[in-house]
Amino acid sequence: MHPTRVIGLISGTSVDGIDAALVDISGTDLDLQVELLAGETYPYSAELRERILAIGAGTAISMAELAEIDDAIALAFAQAAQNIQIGYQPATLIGSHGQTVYHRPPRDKGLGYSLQLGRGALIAHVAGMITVSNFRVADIAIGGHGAPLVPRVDAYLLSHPQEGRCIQNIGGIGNVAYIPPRRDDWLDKICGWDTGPGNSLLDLAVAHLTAGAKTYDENGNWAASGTPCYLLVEQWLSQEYFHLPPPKSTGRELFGVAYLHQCLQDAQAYQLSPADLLATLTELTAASIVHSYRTFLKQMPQRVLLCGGGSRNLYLKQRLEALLESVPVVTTDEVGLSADFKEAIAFAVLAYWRYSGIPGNLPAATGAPQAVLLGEIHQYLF
Ligand SMILES: Nc1ncnc2c1ncn2[C@@H]1O[C@H](COP(=O)(O)OP(=O)(O)OP(=O)(O)O)[C@@H](O)[C@H]1O
Ligand SMILES: CC(=O)N[C@H]1[C@@H]2OC[C@@H](O2)[C@@H](O)[C@@H]1O[C@H](C)C(=O)O
Repeated sequence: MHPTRVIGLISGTSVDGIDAALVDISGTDLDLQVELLAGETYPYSAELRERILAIGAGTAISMAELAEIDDAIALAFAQAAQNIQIGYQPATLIGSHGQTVYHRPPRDKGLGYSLQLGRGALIAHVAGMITVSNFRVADIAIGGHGAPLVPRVDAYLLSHPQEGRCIQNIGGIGNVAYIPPRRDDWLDKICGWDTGPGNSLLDLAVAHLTAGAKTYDENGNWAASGTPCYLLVEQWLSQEYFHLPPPKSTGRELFGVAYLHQCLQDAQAYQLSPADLLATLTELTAASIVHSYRTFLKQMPQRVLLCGGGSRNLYLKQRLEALLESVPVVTTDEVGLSADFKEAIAFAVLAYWRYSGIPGNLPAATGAPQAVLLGEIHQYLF
């Protein structure tokens, strides 16, 4: 059978631009194979990024403005889909995650709420291609968090016959999938959750310290020149989120601007230099990840595979290695799956599963009572 050519699109919680992946997919689960033909990040215009960050941070807008920004994002996604195919035989399907602007996990018996903008109908219409979007709503509708959704894809692409692995994404927010060695009832033992802040607080702190001149700490060089304040890290780790048992999800609603302001206030007592502050925030990301493994996993992984932009932060990687003691930490690139485009690839796979009638969520990661078909299919008619 010929592989299916699919485009995966996502803009994550860092709101740094649209990650697009053009992939050939064959097989379905244990035989699932994905070949990345092209991967590219298309930055948002500065104006669109500002508007997205503002509404994510709670700025009020009218319904007309909501419709306008929804369509502006969809047009940028459709453009990314068109650009990624240049020089290749065209794809037949798009899987578009869209742009998360609000995420509220389920509470008590109430359903969660997660809003991704960039409507699939407009992407299908402009790109002239069947588009699957709104992946989180079906899981949320049955009581799940609707996140993280990538763990089932991780399971089929990154499992190992003998090795238990943690696949750790460090985007704006961090999330993990634990994949046991591929034997016996391994599928039933996979789990996953959002670990907490990835780069979100670091990026906000860098922008604050440089009055907006820089948006992130390249390779972690600035943080590496400072010293973490372990007392503060310990204080911050006592926060409720880090102690909630999985399944759990979070977003910039919690680990965003207000959270950073609280961190800055707490840091005043220790008179930290900018470099010490960044080292301390980097330590929070690393320590919260490792603390969650030690607290919620029955056994530590034998290897950690990093992906997402935070996998490029060498100081953060070093701190993870130190805190994990003897567990090796590598990037997914080193086992043949692009660390930069894994999330975009995952949404191509999720669209392909939806189109083939295969469920996409992993109940142990989202908390949903069962696996369901994810995503709404938008046809294009003219
Ligand atoms: N060379 C680098 N050094 C340090 N940090 C980096 C580097 N490259 C990227 N990053 C960090 O990675 C972030 C982007 O990561 P990524 O694109 O994975 O996030 P995202 O997909 O938006 O988030 P999420 O996975 O939460 O949805 C940047 O904002 C920056 O903080
Ligand atoms: C609501 C939302 O967009 N959540 C993102 C976010 O970014 C990382 C983490 O929090 C993860 O749960 C999720 O994204 C990935 C793609 C996921 O669903 O697996």
